[in-house]
Amino acid sequence: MTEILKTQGLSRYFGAVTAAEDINVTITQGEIVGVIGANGAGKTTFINMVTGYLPPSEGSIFFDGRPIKGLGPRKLMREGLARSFQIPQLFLELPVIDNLAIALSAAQNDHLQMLRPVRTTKRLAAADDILEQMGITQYRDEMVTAMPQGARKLLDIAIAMLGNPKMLLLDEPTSGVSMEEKHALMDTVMEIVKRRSLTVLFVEHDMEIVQKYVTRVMAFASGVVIKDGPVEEVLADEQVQTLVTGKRRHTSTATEQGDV
Ligand SMILES: Nc1ncnc2c1ncn2[C@@H]1O[C@H](COP(=O)(O)OP(=O)(O)OP(=O)(O)O)[C@@H](O)[C@H]1O
Repeated sequence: MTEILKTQGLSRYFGAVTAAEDINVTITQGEIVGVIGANGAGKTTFINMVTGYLPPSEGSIFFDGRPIKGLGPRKLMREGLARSFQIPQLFLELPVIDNLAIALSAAQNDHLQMLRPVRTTKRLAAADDILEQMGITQYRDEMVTAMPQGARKLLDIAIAMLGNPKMLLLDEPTSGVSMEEKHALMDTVMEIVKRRSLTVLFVEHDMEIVQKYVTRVMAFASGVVIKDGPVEEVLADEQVQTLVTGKRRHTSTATEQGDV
């Protein structure tokens, strides 16, 4: 199995706050990994450090066998490491097609890009292709504001996929999306992921989604990975049920009530 992402002793402190501490993880090519944890557990901090948005306080990160600590998001995107955001980072008042064309232009690191037209034939072709794969072609010439939340999430993920990445880190791809839309959104994304043999790590609060789409789970609590392993094993773990999924808390409350 080829290793694609490895972190060693990865930590981030904000003054007295430990946002992430001593994270040691190795992910192999093609793995679909779920990241779970209560609010403030350190999930986004971890993704931000790996994707170059936040410098770590300590530790190392290797992508595809090379050290990447200190490299910025654009450079990492060109290396094949892409991400989406909890709140999609889109130009709301621009048409969908221009959001994609601008992202492509920015990724090409052209220093004179501001002076050149953004809509080139090549970029439009790539943008149309990913819109079709994502099933959101009907919004091509609409402003982003005209898109429902699920379609905006798909657009944000489409932007991450534009550069043909090797690995995708998705921060809460289904947050803010209705229950009915969640599974359709994940089906669309996962179909592309499987077709392209991508490695994916995604943050998720919905355990139904986690069980359905991942094989491995990393559970965070107070900045630390408390459990990392096969999905059934992690979700059945007592500490995970107490600190992350709340299952054990609810069970004991029900038992206590039953006892009374
Ligand atoms: N820029 C920052 N400055 C100070 N503290 C921060 C900063 N970013 C994150 N933190 C703190 O670090 C901790 C981890 O935050 P993080 O956003 O990584 O959690 P999370 O698991 O992604 O939470 P959520 O599920 O709510 O998105 C929290 O206590 C948070 O308040």
